[in-house]
Amino acid sequence: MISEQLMNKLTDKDLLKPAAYINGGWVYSDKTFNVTNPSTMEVIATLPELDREATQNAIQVAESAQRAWAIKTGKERALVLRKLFDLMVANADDLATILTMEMGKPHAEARGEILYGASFVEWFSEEAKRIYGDTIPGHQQDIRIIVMKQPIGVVAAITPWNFPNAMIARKIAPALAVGCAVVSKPAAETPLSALALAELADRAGLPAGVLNVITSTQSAEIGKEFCENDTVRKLTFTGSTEVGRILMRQCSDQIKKVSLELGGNAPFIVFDDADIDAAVDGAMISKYRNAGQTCVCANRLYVQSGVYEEFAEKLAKKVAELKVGDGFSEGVTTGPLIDESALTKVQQHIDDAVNQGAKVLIGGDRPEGEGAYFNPTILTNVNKTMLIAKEETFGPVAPLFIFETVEDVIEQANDTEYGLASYFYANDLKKVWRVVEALEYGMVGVNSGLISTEVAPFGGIKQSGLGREGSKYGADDYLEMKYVCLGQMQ
Ligand SMILES: NC(=O)C1=CN([C@@H]2O[C@H](COP(=O)(O)OP(=O)(O)OC[C@H]3O[C@@H](n4cnc5c(N)ncnc54)[C@H](OP(=O)(O)O)[C@@H]3O)[C@@H](O)[C@H]2O)C=CC1
Ligand SMILES: O=C(O)CCCC(=O)O
Repeated sequence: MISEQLMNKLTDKDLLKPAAYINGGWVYSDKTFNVTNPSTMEVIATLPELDREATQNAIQVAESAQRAWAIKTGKERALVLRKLFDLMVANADDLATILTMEMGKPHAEARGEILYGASFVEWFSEEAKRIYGDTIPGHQQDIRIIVMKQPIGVVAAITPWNFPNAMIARKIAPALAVGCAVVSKPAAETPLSALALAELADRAGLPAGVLNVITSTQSAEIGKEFCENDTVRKLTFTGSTEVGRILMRQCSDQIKKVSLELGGNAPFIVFDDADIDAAVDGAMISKYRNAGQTCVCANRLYVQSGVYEEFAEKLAKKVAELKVGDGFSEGVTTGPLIDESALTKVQQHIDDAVNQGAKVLIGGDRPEGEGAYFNPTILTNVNKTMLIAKEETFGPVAPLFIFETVEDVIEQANDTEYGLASYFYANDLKKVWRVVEALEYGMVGVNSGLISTEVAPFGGIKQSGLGREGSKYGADDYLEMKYVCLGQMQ
């Protein structure tokens, strides 16, 4: 079932079917689960609850489809992906509507996510023709050395609810471009965006079985099948570090390749010499985008003592302008959190900080009424013993720490097991390079609060993950390298 309310909002009603997508067809089941709109808590779809056996079947289908897909030329695959990109852009409004309904982010932001997701499809449609190998001068006169790159095979992809379109697009685009087939399992909270993408891939001419979407709430069981089935040659995952650890452990028996894009605890540093207005703008986008539910969201804001008051005051002014509400309402900037447990975590972080002496500058509570909403919040007087300093909050809370010296802030910023994104604002060039080199993170935004783009390598170090998505490096995660030692022919 897809709710009438959702269907009525779509221009193209064929974009959604209440089914999983396997072998180019729609698969139904008597067993089902519900998908809920977090803004209203209403059920918007009922989808098939697929199990491990169905997943096994999808993997088998993907295996034979992959062989035929891999022998196509790069240009042939490129044309299909280009068509998919065009369809995503042409259907951006409908795709955004589906996304807002299942996840809650404001429609304009959801549209931005669709275009962001599409940008990976465009990028890798171009890269499909450029999977270059190498020649290496031989180590003997009669030897030539060639390095070729080949698709890894069947890829399993597990994606989260916070970017229901872009995270799956960012994985399938490089995989399909280089000749892999994909079996994907989107988060049970937000499977509709993945299904709509599958429908568009179908329309773009992607052969049956090359992309499959499993719908299910049995993520642990399906994850096990992905890890234990030896036809799956690679697992790519975006989600929590906790689940990433389980998956990596499960993949170790088969030494299966893994790409993991996991949690973050991003520091956002404002030095005395920064342009404070620019830093406030950067903090707004980095912290409050997607209601703070982004792995690259600023989680700890360190402000140097000379500008602390000014920064806090200016940030509070901007935060007061945010409008919380249903993602379809005019002027709304901040949608709901994904569910009750997300609200509980945010409240727990605030309560723990306040109990240890933090002050609520703005927000700190939920607005009245239905829906998983939380008011955008700023905490001052925060210190490193608080929960909020150590864990990813994944909500619209900005804790402001005060610091005195460069050494001190670098030490605090690096004092975490995470290493995904980091940000700082400063103008002194010597300091800029020093801090860039010292931050133990996969990504550093300097005087910029928004670092995500398909042209740059997205990914983390330490316990934030393995591998990179996007950019000229992004295809590598889906390729195997083969070295050919070519001796003399008779
Ligand atoms: N790096 C990131 O972008 C994200 C980070 N997070 C962090 O994780 C916290 C918890 O969020 P949550 O949604 O629970 O994140 P999870 O890591 O639990 O979920 C992410 C994805 O993994 C699936 N999954 C969950 N458990 C397993 C398993 N044992 N085997 C295979 N797949 C599994 C989920 O499926 P299903 O939902 O169907 O169970 C979902 O598709 C957040 O508060 C945030 O801190 C969360 C999401 C994204
Ligand atoms: O939270 C995530 O896992 C995805 C980050 C979105 C982005 O690419 O900016």
